[in-house]
Amino acid sequence: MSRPSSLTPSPDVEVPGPHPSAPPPGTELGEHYDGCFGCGEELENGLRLRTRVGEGVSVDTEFVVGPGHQGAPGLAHGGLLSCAFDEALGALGYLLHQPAVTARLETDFKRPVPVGSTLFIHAWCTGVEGRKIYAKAVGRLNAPDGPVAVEAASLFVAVGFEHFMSNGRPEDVRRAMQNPDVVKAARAFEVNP
Ligand SMILES: CCCCCCCCCCCCCC(=O)SCCNC(=O)CCNC(=O)[C@H](O)C(C)(C)COP(=O)(O)OP(=O)(O)OC[C@H]1O[C@@H](n2cnc3c(N)ncnc32)[C@H](O)[C@@H]1OP(=O)(O)O
Repeated sequence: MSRPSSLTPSPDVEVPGPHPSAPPPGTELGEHYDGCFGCGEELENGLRLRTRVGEGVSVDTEFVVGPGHQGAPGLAHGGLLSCAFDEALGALGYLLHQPAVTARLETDFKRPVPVGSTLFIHAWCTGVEGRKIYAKAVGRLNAPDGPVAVEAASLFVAVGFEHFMSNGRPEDVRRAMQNPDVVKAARAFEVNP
């Protein structure tokens, strides 16, 4: 399927490698913020997604679909599936050492995702042009090589620390940065160099 041009980098753009400080393949990335709906470990109603570093600028994220994630009876809600992809695609910014936020996210739902299944999401960077980070992702049912259920393409835009300070709640940003686990897991995220 052809993509709208805003989700596709120029043909001659180079696909970057991971930043030298990025964690090696196989590393499990911790939560980037305990209040994050996608990855916050203690958030009661969050997705609590776990993400591992893959080869190059890629990650693998597992979404265990539970009863709290339903749209239709017994089936995952499309918005929550999009959220899981947003989280996985967002993790690529950490491998590039570049805080970034979602500007566009397109999801193609190919097949229903039942409650009780695990969606294996593989996301990878397809190019970086200035502040624009392009990426794609595929989600497979119940195994890394299972049938494709969801595909996504995204454009993230790199932002500085001030994006969070001026648009979010500074006290929450400061609190997040005081958590040694957030800093340790840092996910290659240098917001305060
Ligand atoms: C601090 C500790 C906390 C931890 C933080 C963890 C962070 C991770 C969180 C992870 C959670 C998961 C992730 C989440 O959920 S992130 C949450 C959801 N996303 C947002 O809230 C983002 C809201 N949007 C914005 O803030 C601004 O619009 C941004 C920053 C994105 C751009 O506004 P800015 O004024 O800065 O830049 P610009 O307008 O000059 O655009 C720059 C370039 O980009 C192109 N462009 C822009 N938009 C679009 C578009 N829609 N389609 C196509 N293209 C678009 C634009 O044409 C231009 O291209 P070019 O002219 O250069 O060629």
